[in-house]
Amino acid sequence: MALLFLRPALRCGRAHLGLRNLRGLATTIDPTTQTGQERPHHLNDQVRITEVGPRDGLQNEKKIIPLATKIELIERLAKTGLTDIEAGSFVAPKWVPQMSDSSEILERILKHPPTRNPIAYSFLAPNAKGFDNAMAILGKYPTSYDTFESQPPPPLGSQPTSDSIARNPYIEMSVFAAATESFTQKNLNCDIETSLLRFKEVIQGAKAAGLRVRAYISVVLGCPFEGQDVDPRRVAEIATDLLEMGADEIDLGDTTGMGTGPTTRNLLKAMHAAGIRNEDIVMHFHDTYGQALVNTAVSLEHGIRSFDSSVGGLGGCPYSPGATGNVATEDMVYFLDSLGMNSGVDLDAIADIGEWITKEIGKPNASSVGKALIGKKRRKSL
Ligand SMILES: CC(C)(COP(=O)([O-])OP(=O)([O-])OC[C@H]1O[C@@H](n2cnc3c(N)ncnc32)[C@H](O)[C@@H]1OP(=O)([O-])[O-])[C@@H](O)C(=O)NCCC(=O)NCCSC(=O)C[C@@](C)(O)CC(=O)[O-]
Repeated sequence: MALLFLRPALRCGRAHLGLRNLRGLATTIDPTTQTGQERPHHLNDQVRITEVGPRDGLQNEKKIIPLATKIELIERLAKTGLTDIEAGSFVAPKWVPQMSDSSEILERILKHPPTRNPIAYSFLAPNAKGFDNAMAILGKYPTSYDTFESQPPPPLGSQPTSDSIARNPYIEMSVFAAATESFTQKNLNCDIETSLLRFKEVIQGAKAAGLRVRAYISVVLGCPFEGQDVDPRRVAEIATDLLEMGADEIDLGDTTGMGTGPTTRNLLKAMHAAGIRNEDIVMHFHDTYGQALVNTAVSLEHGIRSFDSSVGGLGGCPYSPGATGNVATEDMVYFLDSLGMNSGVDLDAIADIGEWITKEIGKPNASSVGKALIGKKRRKSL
């Protein structure tokens, strides 16, 4: 049972960033006062986007995607201004064959960092075996979150040394719990309690290796097996357990896309009531019912500033029948831009990548914004 109020750092928290409501945000882009390009950004207008396309976006594809395509996807994404990319998953290949080349992907990133900008690449690990497989590669390279933080790369424009390049990427591990027993059984072949014991091992190992850890909780706003009424207090309990184990952030997954504005708000209230800070929360929306941006707006209003999305709207979970893709990165960036918020991501570049990767794997581009931008480009070139 989680000890909800035993984490003083959570209870007191850092000084809360002043929240602005969405109407306030919209006024920052009033066309009569500012041009779109010159919007001033305030500290709490900064939003972190984690691009999950290379992992969540591809894991469900039945046809094995060539390693070279996955690497090209990551390398292209790394040049768009993104700071966080989920790159692979150290899970059992018999369960998710598409992710079986994650060791090669990790090694490629460490050996040939796609860019000199500091980027965090995260990898899922469900148990000690997955973590050991990741460490077998990581151990060969002198790079860690701590090393990176204490010795940041040289300023852009200066000549890179082999040393600075080797330290550039930093790697994070992700564990992935779920809010219902049925989903946990399907996804991890065990109950919630056992899954948390396994995650504790991964989290402790990762922290000892100086790695940051993200902890997902799936089906927080609806379960494909138990329905829409997932208890937000149970989610907050699991989140607290994971934070107490040492996880750096909690990623709340609306795996089925069943979440709505009101249920998203209730969940965030329950997290707040349990003493969990907004700074420690990431929201991960799927767009199955078309509510992902509505839920993003509600989360922004609540003060959340970290979101996952997937280029081209790729995605779906192997254990959530019927779930469609993550909210598209193109749609997320466009939406944030419209509110005068800054993700630092180049929308045109992301739209090009969405068009390329969806063609490459033979899927329709699921991003409305992506399709609109590509259409506009085509019309201009006629
Ligand atoms: C957890 C297990 C492994 C349990 O699976 P299991 O079959 O119960 O495991 P086991 O311990 O009995 O081992 C069976 C075999 O798997 C091997 N094995 C065991 N572990 C590993 C490993 N890590 N890497 C490689 N191999 C492994 C192990 O060595 C053994 O090999 P064998 O002796 O038969 O040759 C399995 O259920 C699994 O891999 N599940 C992962 C499922 C998954 O990846 N789901 C998608 C990610 S979650 C998600 O997408 C949601 C999210 C995060 O995006 C957020 C959201 O939207 O909600």
